[in-house]
Amino acid sequence: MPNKLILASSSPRRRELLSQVKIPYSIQKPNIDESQVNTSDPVKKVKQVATLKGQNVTIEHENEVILSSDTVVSFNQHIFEKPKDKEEASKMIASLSGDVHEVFTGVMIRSADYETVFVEGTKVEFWPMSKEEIDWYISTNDPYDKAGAYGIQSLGAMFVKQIVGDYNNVVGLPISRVVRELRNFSVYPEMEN
Ligand SMILES: Cc1cn([C@H]2C[C@H](O)[C@@H](COP(=O)(O)OP(=O)(O)OP(=O)(O)O)O2)c(=O)[nH]c1=O
Repeated sequence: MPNKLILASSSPRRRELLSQVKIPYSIQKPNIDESQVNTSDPVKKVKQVATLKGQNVTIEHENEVILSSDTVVSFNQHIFEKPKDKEEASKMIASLSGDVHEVFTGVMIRSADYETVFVEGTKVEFWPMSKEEIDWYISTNDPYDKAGAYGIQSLGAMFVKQIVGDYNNVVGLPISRVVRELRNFSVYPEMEN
């Protein structure tokens, strides 16, 4: 009997990616204080935050399979999360312009008797951007609910010169790896006839 999955996330992108590969799930939004995680290492950070999100939802769903994740942008020893305002978004985009950064997503999957935590990294190169382009971009809604202040799947696509790694990892969930890991929890895509 396949297990039922709970996605511990409020991100519409993560929902869409699970739906795209026909993994059945229900949603439970995590409620955590990310500022408890205090590390400058992006890999440790996404692992710890994903774990906190998953543990938060586990309290009410101990016997189910829970998936949680966290995405950050890492550039030049700095971690970029969601920008809090226009000024921060502008600074983030200006630093990413014309250079290569890395996007890390940490994923935790757990059930009552097994748990796994892993991290995927994707390198992204941006074209050089003019001040006008940056000012215009941050005046749209695109940057504000996204790590690093851009959406590769939306308007931010126009800045991306090339990527190395899983595209979906940048969008917030390395879905092909997730599908493989979920097999260990007896969670599978729903096959239609
Ligand atoms: C770099 C990048 C990030 N993002 C998103 C993915 C994540 O939703 C978000 C990073 O914030 P997260 O804290 O990882 O996730 P979230 O707060 O949106 O959702 P959750 O409830 O699961 O905690 O940035 C994009 O959508 N496109 C991009 O190109």
